[in-house]
Amino acid sequence: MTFDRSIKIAPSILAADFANFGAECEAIEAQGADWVHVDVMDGHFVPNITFGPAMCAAIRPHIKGVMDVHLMISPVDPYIDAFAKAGADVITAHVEAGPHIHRTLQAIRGAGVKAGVALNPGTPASAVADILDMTDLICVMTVNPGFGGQKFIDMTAKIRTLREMIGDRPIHIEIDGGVDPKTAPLVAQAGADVLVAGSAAFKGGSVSNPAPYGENIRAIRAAAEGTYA
Ligand SMILES: O=C(CO)[C@H](O)[C@H](O)COP(=O)(O)O
Ligand SMILES: [Fe+2]
Repeated sequence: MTFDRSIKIAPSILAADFANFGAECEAIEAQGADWVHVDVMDGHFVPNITFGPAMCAAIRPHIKGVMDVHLMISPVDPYIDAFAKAGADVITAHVEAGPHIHRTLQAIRGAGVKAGVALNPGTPASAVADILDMTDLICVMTVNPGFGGQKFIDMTAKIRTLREMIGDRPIHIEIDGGVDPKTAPLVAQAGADVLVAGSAAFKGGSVSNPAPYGENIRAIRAAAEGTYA
């Protein structure tokens, strides 16, 4: 995985057909997805349950590019090796998920995986000030985590603060929740480079009719790139 700050669209398979994940990953990549975002929820850290490392391992052969695993689980540390072995390229843990985010990021990097840290809407940018050198990606949640299809919460001030804090470090800023062609320019202009999109990416398509996936991804990318600073 090489670092660059170009806009990357990361469709979340939370909005895909749960009976058809392998084919959905192939279809969304063929339609222009840069990364595939995988939302892992435990029914404890967030009020919803999705899937675990076995599912990630099963879809890995169906993803050519980056498998971006967003862990909405607590605790995190006992499961890092399992998600690394499942083939994750990025593992993101929430700063709110436990008292030892520094140890968690060390363990993720120690497993040979890029280390991401996610911030809920109520958590300030300052929460990552002392772990920037341990971090490859900061995920700014623009919804309260747990469900797809929620309304975008404006976090542009936080994104700008993070961009300034990051300086020239090779750290991605990822935005997760309610990203669509209307909200994408706001977050891109503020300094985000990875845009997760669930409902807005998968809207109107299916594995047997994947063309809408391509139209959706192109619309989000064009909106973001139009104003990307
Ligand atoms: O982490 C998430 C929710 O907790 C999802 O990645 C996110 O909500 C994407 O879905 P949508 O684009 O439909 O909001
Ligand atoms: Fe997510």
